[in-house]
Amino acid sequence: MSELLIKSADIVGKGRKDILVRDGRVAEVGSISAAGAEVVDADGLVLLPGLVDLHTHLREPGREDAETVLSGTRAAAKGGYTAVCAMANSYPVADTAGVVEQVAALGRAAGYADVQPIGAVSIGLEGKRLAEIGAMAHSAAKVRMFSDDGHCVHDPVLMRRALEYVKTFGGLIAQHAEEPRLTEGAQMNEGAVSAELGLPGWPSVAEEAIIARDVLLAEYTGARVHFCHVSTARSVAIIREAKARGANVTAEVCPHHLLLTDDAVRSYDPVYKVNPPLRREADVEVLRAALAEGVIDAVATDHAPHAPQDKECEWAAARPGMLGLETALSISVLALGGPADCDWDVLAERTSRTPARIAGLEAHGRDPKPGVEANFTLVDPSASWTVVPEGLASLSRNTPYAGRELPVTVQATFLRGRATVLNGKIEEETQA
Ligand SMILES: NC(=O)N[C@@H](CC(=O)O)C(=O)O
Ligand SMILES: [Zn+2]
Ligand SMILES: [Zn+2]
Repeated sequence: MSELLIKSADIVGKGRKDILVRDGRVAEVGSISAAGAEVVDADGLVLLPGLVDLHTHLREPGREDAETVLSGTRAAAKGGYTAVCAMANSYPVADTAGVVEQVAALGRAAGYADVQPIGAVSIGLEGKRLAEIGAMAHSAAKVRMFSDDGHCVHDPVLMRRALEYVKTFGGLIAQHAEEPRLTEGAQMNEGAVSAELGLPGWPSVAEEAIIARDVLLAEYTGARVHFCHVSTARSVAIIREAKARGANVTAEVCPHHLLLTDDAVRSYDPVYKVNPPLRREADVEVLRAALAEGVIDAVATDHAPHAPQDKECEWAAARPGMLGLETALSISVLALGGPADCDWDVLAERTSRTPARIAGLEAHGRDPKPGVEANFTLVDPSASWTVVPEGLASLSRNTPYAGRELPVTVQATFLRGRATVLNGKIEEETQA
């Protein structure tokens, strides 16, 4: 029997309390003294339910030079995450039961965060024929979420069939909303800055047109659609109206779309190249408000590690995508008003409870009460840190925040009562 006592943590919404964890689950919450328990002093720290990422690129199998399940989940733990959903655009693509089971098994072996594989919608992400959705759903990996992320499921017939299929077992489709004909050759957000720089633009309507269509398909089929990395003000308006009508849709926003704008592209530094692209200040403001309000349900990182040769090159040749796992909590706090004004309960809702619910991860996103799995994060709300790419746990270095000072630090992360991060450092022994 192993016991852990987290002493005087500021539990969101409940005030300062002690938490006794026994064999990975919460045994008691209150004022506790337990002889023999390992004690973690949480005085001055906020305890959140462990963060849950709906959108992580772990790059394994196939691009282990950029990230592995092990390195990516270490980065996740460092960022306060206890569960990540692994995107399907690996090599080979996660379009069979074999690949999703392999990814889940690698996650278990690593032991730093629960890894829930996302299955591809179409074979090879080619958008032509449905992947083995049923086989992945019934596999040991129990896939519920399907996505061709990196590509849009743009064929409306394929999208309709996918929705009808996942509806039969309560699954959902996570859509990368990008009408491909409208973004051919696109390099950055279409607007004043792209006109000035002479770079081909990615118009916001390419995202909005697909979101509008898929809202209608969700309503028509009664199936669930989740919108990945929503980046424009108009997308928010469409989702708001859809939800008001009762459509079965949810949406995520990425930290970088809550902070950065297309102005950064003036540097021609490909670290700012991402899909969908960085937008205008007006979009950032609307996205922040929508996150606070709940029209946008969750923060998702879209952690997209890339090897140096794919990123440190000329703008047009660089792959889109940026790191996210280790900086997402800090940026989310900033976007929700900064450490002094941030509503921690809203933060817990958008970064943990709601994403856990969307992904169907029942053991995650739970506040401490007797019986629940001890998946928690301890955050120092008054500390700050400076992003040093070489110091990140990710195998890749493509963070857009190098040298930036960010608020709040992750002091500890617990996965089923076991520390994966303690005193701000990754624990090397994660196996019980
Ligand atoms: N976001 C990105 O710019 N890139 C992602 C793919 C994606 O999320 O669309 C990647 O896999 O690198
Ligand atoms: Zn995408
Ligand atoms: Zn992605």
